[in-house]
Amino acid sequence: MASPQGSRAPLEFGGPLGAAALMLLLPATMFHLLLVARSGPARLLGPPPYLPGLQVLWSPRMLLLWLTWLGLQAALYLLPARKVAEGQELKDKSRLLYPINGNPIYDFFLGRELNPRVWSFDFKYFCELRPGLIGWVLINLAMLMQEAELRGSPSLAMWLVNGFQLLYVGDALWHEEAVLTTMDITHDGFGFMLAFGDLAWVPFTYSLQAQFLLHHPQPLGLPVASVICLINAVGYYIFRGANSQKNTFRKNPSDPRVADLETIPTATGRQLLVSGWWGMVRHPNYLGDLIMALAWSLPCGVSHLLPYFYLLYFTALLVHREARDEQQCLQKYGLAWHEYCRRVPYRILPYIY
Ligand SMILES: NC(=O)C1=CN([C@@H]2O[C@H](COP(=O)(O)OP(=O)(O)OC[C@H]3O[C@@H](n4cnc5c(N)ncnc54)[C@H](OP(=O)(O)O)[C@@H]3O)[C@@H](O)[C@H]2O)C=CC1
Ligand SMILES: CC(C)=CCC[C@@H](C)[C@H]1CC=C2C3=C(CC[C@@]21C)[C@@]1(C)CC[C@H](O)C(C)(C)[C@@H]1CC3
Repeated sequence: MASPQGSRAPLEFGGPLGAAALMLLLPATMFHLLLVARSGPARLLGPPPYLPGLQVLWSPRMLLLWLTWLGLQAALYLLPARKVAEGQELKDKSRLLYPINGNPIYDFFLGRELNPRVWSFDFKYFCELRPGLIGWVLINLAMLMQEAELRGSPSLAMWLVNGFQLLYVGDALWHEEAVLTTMDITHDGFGFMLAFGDLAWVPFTYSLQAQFLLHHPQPLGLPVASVICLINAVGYYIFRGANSQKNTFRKNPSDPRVADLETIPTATGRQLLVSGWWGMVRHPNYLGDLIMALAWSLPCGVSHLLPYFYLLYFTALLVHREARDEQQCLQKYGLAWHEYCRRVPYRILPYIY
């Protein structure tokens, strides 16, 4: 098993200070969001309505439920009838790097182990896709059912949020293999960021719109709903088109679906696409993802900022992620990457950013 960073790799996320701040801020933000979502004013920026006591936060029954959920997912993950796919080659082919003076806070946040495994059970890959993403859908569904119980039937807004996010999670599971080339799997260790991100942040904050709708019903007419569906469809079309084009190209550059695309050769022998989706901006998949994020918030109306939290957080995450990826690509491809940036000057939003 290898360390995700070499001993002289530059520190990311603001180094140990940034990592320490994030480890405090992320759980605090998550609790804040959950508390204000069920309060009357639901103010994203206001103080929480009350602070729950320890006896409310600690429940052996909930812990048992959560462990059962993880156990069930782990059992399903271990089922023998599954496709086995090859992951990315490790960066340090010949020898492992073990920095002697590792920074404990930074390492705890980002993780020291790139691929922690017990036998064939890969903790990071397992957590990235299954318990959190499926948990998110289940929480959404619980909100929908509770709304039906409270108000006789689920609202149109609740149906849209559930439908859009189910499509997103279904897509991630359907294209499961593609997750192997994301920077979480190839570059980041399995530390607090991904463990907390996958197991708590995703299910509890990504389902915020459905939680908000349960406590703050929003009227939504068919014409507006149709426009929102169209926005989600456009976002999904770009997101899926861009991701599939790159994945197909990386698997087999002579595949007829991508063989006609223009490319730049790099010193590593790999090529970079400069036409098709990847000729429009340098991260077309992020653009599609952000458009979908907007469509997930719109059914919640415009009276509150809270349901737009995901869009705001996600914009910040993707801008930061884009900068990290840029750094990694510059290291991998050097001059060829400069040439790509010259040919495709915009990062995420054409003519703007
Ligand atoms: N919902 C959520 O919370 C999140 C969703 N996402 C989504 O996950 C998906 C994956 O994102 P992410 O892992 O960040 O990165 P990408 O899928 O965008 O992959 C970036 C890599 O693609 C390759 N690449 C870049 N440009 C080109 C090009 N022109 N031609 C060919 N290959 C190229 C490079 O790797 P190489 O050359 O080595 O192949 C680069 O490192 C995205 O759709 C994103 O929106 C991401 C984070 C959070
Ligand atoms: C600061 C903070 C909260 C960090 C945690 C970030 C994580 C929540 C995200 C990092 C990359 C992710 C991806 C997905 C979910 C969120 C996290 C874990 C993803 C599984 C969602 C579904 C997509 O289709 C995807 C498979 C492309 C995606 C991969 C990256």
